[in-house]
Amino acid sequence: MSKIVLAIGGNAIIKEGQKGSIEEQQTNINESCEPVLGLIEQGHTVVITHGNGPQVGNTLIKTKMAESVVPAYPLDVCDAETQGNLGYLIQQAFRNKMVERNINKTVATVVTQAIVSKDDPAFETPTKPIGPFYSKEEMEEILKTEKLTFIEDSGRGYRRVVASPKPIKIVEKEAIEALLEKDITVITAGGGGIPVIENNGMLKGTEAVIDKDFASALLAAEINADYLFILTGVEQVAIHFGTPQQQNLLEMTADDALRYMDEGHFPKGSMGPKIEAAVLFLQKGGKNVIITSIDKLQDALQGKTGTRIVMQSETAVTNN
Ligand SMILES: Nc1ncnc2c1ncn2[C@@H]1O[C@H](COP(=O)(O)OP(=O)(O)O)[C@@H](O)[C@H]1O
Ligand SMILES: NC(=O)OP(=O)(O)O
Repeated sequence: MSKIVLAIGGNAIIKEGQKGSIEEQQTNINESCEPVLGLIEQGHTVVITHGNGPQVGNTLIKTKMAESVVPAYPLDVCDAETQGNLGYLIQQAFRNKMVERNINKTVATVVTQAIVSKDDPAFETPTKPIGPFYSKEEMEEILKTEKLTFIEDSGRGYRRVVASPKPIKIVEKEAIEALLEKDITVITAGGGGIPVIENNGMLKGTEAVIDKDFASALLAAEINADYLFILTGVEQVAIHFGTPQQQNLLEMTADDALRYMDEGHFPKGSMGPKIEAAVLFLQKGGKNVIITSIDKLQDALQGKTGTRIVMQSETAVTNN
């Protein structure tokens, strides 16, 4: 049986057009549980990671609006809040479904810190979209009173962006491994982990949002996972995405992926980090990376859909 890291996008938990009520998030999480439970029933060891882009942006809005009444929290603490909040919702949803299906397993969320470098150039150039999608007019209205940076996000509207340094080390790795050894289903590295800077062995939070795909790739490599699944809003990665020339890809090599990236097929705030994370996992010795939507998980595992990214294509290997 395989050890599988499943990274679930924050946009799968608050979908486009939704405001992000707890009921909406619970419904989306419940839907996400089903295919994952299938893997657990098949005997695979599953580690769930998740994004927090929409959620942490919403938390920042709340904290900003309440500033005159209660102190605002820094972004790392908002990351921690969303990790706890989403971990709770996911853990409860899985536990309830397991009870319904007579699966006798424990699910636990690990509050996870990820070490980043204070010198990461990402602190100078924000790229990570968070919070709601705005129209151009709404964005311009916000910019009249707040000094924020926005980008256009894959044809879905404008979003605020914040710094997104690369994770270097998952601090709680040993705790995660200990839980897996006890056959506990682990939810970890939520929102990419809480970004912390290490100085003489001491950790301190820093204001950023780590990309959960990078954190998931790092974690998957560090715990020797057999598979890294990056689950998002599309069934397959495409070139010429969103144009009449769109071409969905069933498989691509790491070299192809990097070339397509250079050609601009994978935007920085959305598909780009997923592709880079997939390549990172392969470079660290990982074998199987699949990008797909959660409902296609089982089909993708069987190679029927999704986009599999490999170090070298099977054909190339055979021909050598
Ligand atoms: N080349 C591409 N192929 C497929 N999807 C793409 C591509 N470029 C951009 N996208 C968009 O990127 C989205 C995934 O990014 P995002 O929603 O930020 O991820 P997450 O699911 O982690 O929240 C897809 O749902 C799709 O709308
Ligand atoms: N932190 C993070 O990567 O969140 P999303 O997956 O929601 O963008």
